Amino acid sequence: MRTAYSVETVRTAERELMARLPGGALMQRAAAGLAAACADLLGRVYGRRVVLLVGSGDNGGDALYAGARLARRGAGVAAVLLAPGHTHPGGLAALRAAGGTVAAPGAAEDLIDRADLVVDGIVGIGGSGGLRPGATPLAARAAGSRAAVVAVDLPSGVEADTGEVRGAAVRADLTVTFGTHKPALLVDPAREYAGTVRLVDIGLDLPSGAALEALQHADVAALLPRPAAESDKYRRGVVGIAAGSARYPGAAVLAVSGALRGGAGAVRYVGPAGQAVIARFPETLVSDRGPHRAGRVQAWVVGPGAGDDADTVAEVLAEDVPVLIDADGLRLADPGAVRARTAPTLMTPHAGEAAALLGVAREEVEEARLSSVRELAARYGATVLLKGSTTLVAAADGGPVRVNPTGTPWLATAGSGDVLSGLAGSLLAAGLPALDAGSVAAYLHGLAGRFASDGAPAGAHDVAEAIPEAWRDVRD
Ligand SMILES: NC(=O)C1=CN([C@@H]2O[C@H](COP(=O)(O)OP(=O)(O)OC[C@H]3O[C@@H](n4cnc5c(N)ncnc54)[C@H](O)[C@@H]3O)[C@@H](O)[C@H]2O)[C@@H](O)CC1
Ligand SMILES: [K+]
Repeated sequence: MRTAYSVETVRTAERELMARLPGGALMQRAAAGLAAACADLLGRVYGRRVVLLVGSGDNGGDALYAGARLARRGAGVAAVLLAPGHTHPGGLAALRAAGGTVAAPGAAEDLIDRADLVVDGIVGIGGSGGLRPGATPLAARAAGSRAAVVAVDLPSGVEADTGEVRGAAVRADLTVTFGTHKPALLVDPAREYAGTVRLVDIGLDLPSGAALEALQHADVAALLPRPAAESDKYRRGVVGIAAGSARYPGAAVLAVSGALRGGAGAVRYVGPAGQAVIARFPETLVSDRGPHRAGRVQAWVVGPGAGDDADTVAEVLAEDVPVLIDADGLRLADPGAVRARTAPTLMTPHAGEAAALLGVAREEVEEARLSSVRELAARYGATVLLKGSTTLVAAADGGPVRVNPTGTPWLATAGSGDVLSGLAGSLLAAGLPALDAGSVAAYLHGLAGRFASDGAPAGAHDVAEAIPEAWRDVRD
């Protein structure tokens, strides 16, 4: 499991560790890891040109000490001091002692243009707001130059705890982060500024309460439902799909296609698209008698392509089994009825649907994905999966938010969400708790999207067909 911790938790862990170590030891560990990463990126250090962008705090100190290490290996290192007079004194002395220089006022742009590497030590976890006006043109110059850009701890200008970007920020090719990931390195939009992320262990002891968790193959493998020898279809779980309409029969077919590959023993379809569903998937149990009288299910999916069928949504919400609400269902569901449920509820909005539920503009959700998903989960007393390039899953009672690392932009295709809702519903029916069902589904779905597209456009049905391959890839 990959985890990310809040700045407050990192600060506490750093204080505890620093109290046990000689002064400056932590910064030396950070600088050593940073210098090693820079050297790897450069290939050869001797004779390379390195520019350090140095802010007023310890983030700049890391850059200066790492610059000193590179200078000792023969790089030409120049520091651009953004807050002269507030520069880390030990770091500056170390750089000078190693043969590094301080850039003359006005020389920064030229140095950046000729550099092989620019190290962003402007601001780290002590930062807030976007880049200050003095730093903005330098960051832009670095982005436009041929130099590789390495961010120290975080790309300067992003909000460490939220992943928000409230102004100009550095765009890095590589971010070297210390002790633990910070939320901004895993959540969009900040994640896109970080480039590749390399974690340097500095010996921090972190508590169990991470802000974010990202499942990896082994975590997902441990959560996948496995039929036991004595399983029959009912013990493996039956998932009910109440989706599709005369206008949108495809949504029903796609939700069923995801559900059939999600581990439930059977898929029951209820709605007006039974003919289309059975034609494509003859193994589906089709009923036109409404959710209450459809027969036993262990979890429901309601909403994909539902049009304006509010009655079916209300009927499903009244069932005392886990319910996944997606697409039209999110609009049609009575918030009071959702909050009143005692069985688990999983809501799966994209940013636009989440914005409508929160009563804000779509951009506000896209800019503040982490706080939006937490807010929705708290408001509805439900687990909420916010779809996007980094899909987030938050439980109603707080706790770590799951962030999905497998997404691909190719998944932004019509019907892809219907496949995801069927898959997650199937995992709910197989007995996974809502947070696990949502995050495992997002993981498999992302992987399936990668396999299906393999660098080329793919349709939602291709994604569904690639789910077994994703499942095998995770399990093996
Ligand atoms: N605390 C520790 O034990 C360690 C800290 N390390 C480094 O220290 C960093 C944190 O250092 P600091 O607490 O000194 O904080 P920073 O260096 O992140 O920021 C320092 C100062 O920058 C100013 N600032 C805030 N927002 C800004 C912005 N948007 N643009 C420009 N300036 C801004 C503020 O005055 C702030 O106090 C970490 O990110 C990491 O790089 C590492 O050396 C590892 C050990
Ligand atoms: K930085």
